[in-house]
Amino acid sequence: MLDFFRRLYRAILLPAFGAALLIFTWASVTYQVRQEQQTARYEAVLHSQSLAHTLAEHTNHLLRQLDHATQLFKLKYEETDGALRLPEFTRKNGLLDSLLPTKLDLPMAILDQNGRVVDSMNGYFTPDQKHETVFKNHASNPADVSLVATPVIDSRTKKWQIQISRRLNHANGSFAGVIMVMIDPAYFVEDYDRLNVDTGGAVMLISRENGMSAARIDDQIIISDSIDFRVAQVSVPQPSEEFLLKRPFDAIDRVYGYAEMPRYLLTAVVGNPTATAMTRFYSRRNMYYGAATVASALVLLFVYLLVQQAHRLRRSASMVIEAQLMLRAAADASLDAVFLFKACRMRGARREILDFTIADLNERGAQLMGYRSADIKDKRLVEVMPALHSKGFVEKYRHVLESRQPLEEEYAVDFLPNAAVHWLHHQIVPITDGVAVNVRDITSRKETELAARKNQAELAAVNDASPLGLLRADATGHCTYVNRTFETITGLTRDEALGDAWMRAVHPADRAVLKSALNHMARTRAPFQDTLRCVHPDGKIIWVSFKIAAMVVDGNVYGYVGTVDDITHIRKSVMALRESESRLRTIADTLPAMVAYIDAEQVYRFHNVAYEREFNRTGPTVLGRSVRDTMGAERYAFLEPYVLRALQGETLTFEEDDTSDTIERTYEVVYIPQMDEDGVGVIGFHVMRQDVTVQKREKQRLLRLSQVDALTGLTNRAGFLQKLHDSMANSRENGNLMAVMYMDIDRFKPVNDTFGHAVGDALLKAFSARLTHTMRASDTIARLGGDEFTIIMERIHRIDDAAALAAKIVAAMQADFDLDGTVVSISTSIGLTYYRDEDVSPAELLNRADILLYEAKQAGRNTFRAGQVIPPPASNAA
Ligand SMILES: Nc1nc2c(ncn2[C@@H]2O[C@H](COP(=O)(O)OP(=O)(O)OP(=O)(O)O)[C@@H](O)[C@H]2O)c(=O)[nH]1
Repeated sequence: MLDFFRRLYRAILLPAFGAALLIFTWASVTYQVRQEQQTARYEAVLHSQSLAHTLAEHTNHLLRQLDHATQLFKLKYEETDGALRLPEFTRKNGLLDSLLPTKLDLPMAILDQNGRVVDSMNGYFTPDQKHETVFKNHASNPADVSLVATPVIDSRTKKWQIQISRRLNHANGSFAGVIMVMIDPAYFVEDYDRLNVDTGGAVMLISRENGMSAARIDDQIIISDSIDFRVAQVSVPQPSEEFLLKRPFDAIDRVYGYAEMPRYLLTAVVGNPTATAMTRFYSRRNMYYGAATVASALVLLFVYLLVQQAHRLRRSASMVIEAQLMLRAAADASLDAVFLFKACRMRGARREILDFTIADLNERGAQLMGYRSADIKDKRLVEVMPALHSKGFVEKYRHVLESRQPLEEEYAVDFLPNAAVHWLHHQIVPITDGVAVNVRDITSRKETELAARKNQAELAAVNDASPLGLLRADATGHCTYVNRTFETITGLTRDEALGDAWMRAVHPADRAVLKSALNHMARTRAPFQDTLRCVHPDGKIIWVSFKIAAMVVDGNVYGYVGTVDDITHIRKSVMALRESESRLRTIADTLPAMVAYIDAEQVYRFHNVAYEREFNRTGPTVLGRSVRDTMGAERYAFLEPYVLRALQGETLTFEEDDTSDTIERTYEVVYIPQMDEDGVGVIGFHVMRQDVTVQKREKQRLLRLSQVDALTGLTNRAGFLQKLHDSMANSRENGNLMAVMYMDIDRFKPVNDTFGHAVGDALLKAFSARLTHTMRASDTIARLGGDEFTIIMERIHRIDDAAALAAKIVAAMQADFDLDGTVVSISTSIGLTYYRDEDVSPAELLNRADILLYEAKQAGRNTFRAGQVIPPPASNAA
């Protein structure tokens, strides 16, 4: 409510002041105008009165002259004893001319003592006037006085006439008659010009008796038998009287003045047109009103400007308040601590600054100091945080305030209550008798910067430690950075390399390569890699591999990064390697064997011509293809286990049969793994593949030879032992029962001794043949040596089958042998042993059979002895 009235007061104060000023101005002007109007009217009335007096004097004069004329007539009349007549009296240069101008042609008449008109001129008179009051008065009154009659309207001329009459006497003094002179009052008012009346002015004579009037307005004569008027008393500025017509003649308003003529009962009235009479006043009034209008306009303008100004001021004030509130809000919402410090000065002339008072602060600022803002507002810094004094901050505030130069700096702190804050940034700005301080916690940023600097230093160290030369260039190709390795490789110092000079390091013949690389980069923005030569200042040629990539942001290249690698040694090594490779390839190509190298991905990386020939035979090119693709699914299924073993690091040799041709061929394949540099991982394997078909056949032949007894054609001891080993393994694997017989020819020595060694040999052959016929084809018959034979019987279904066969052999050998005419009779002894899933070696098993043979020999020969059969395991039995 109070605010409403305050606003209302502010809103209407200036307009009210302006209105009051206007009212006062206009009231003053109106009052002044009114005063001047009254004065002007008064003066106009006086002027009219003056003219009226002039008119009255003129009229009085004429009427007196008329009176004198009647007196003169009376005198001459009575001197002539009544003989004087009017023509004589009014003749030119006569008596009347001496008094009145002849031109008046005044109506005149002479009445005798009976009231009859005896002479008249210039007008009509009633012939008998003895009953007229005037006549009676003269007849009855001998006094020589003139009588002025009340104006009357001449019935004939319709003119207003003033009649002056005088008694005529005889010589004896008796009544002789009356001289009468009539005058038209219009004559008085006709003398209009003499009055100096304004145009439109009115000159009037009014009869006080009957209200008749004669008036002249300009050239117009107005006769009225009645006129209604009144006299107003005017008291301002001085007492006066104004003549006012109740019914004006015309529309012209006039200021009238009047003068009474009591003797003739007439009133002279002169009226000047108000417009003329008040001209000066009107002019002054217009001037006043004009001035007032101008003043009003000025006042209005002034008030308007003041209102505007006030509005602007209020708005400015409002904006200032709003700005203050916003600043306050901004300060409160600020992430920074904001303080306003006011100076505390020493009393005295010097007014030295001793301390600062916290005039204002936001909550963040209070938190920074470890308080709430309300607790420390208006307190001095020395009370709140003495460290600001001891650490020199107050001195800085003082300096900023006195120098009026803002100060901005970053600094480390260790005195704040919040120990986590290590770094602050403050900005000190001078204000009126104080400073505004904005403080920001930049600990995080500083730590980030420190980390960034560390990273930068680390990066610089990494760059310098990099085996690669590094170069950075801007978008125009100007070099902005090179590392130490770049200096080493190119032979240029960093200062020499910056800008465009780094191009000097490139061999002149290879600069085109570099330019084409840069053009390629600019066009495609794809990384570019190539090799070129650098020339050291001493002329040494360095081969480098360089790679350039564009730094692209938002589709625009803002620079390039390049790496330079000294590949001089590598190049030499590569050249040497290539030479070595070439030699190796030549050697490999001259080898009949197929040589290849397969990597860990099972892809062919190398093969010799023989390999090529082998696979060209089947069509596809090998290099770069996988083993599976090259070999086909079927062959790969066979090879895969070997390939995987080789990739596990195993060196292995195996045979591969190739049945794709009409002739079955056998290849010996050797896989030799290639270990990586650390000797742990396998990065591939070498393949040596050679056709061993011929060798295998020969080998088989030799093998066969090595396992056959030359005399009997039976399997020899080596073959027997191999077979026994394989059979035992097969028995163990399948759970089959097998038997081994060990037999010896009884008393063979005497045969040799009796018939010779040749017969002995023949017996051995015949014994073998009989034995072979006795046994199954699946049984293996061997001659261990001398007269000792063994038989391996596999997959025996019944135990008795082996014993029965042993008996059969014993029986079969009892028959004589006819050896080309030499009949020999022998017998044989047999040791029979069984085997099934035992942990027994072949030699041991054979030893068992030998023991049983020995038992058979001991039993008298020509018989056999069988061992025990070990029952099958419980699980198997079941
Ligand atoms: N003709 C011939 N005799 C051989 C051959 N190898 C070994 N002998 C002889 O065969 C004889 C084997 O005799 P033994 O088995 O020891 O004796 P044995 O006379 O058969 O007596 P028992 O076996 O006890 O009945 C020896 O006299 C050898 O010299 C050979 O290849 N040919």
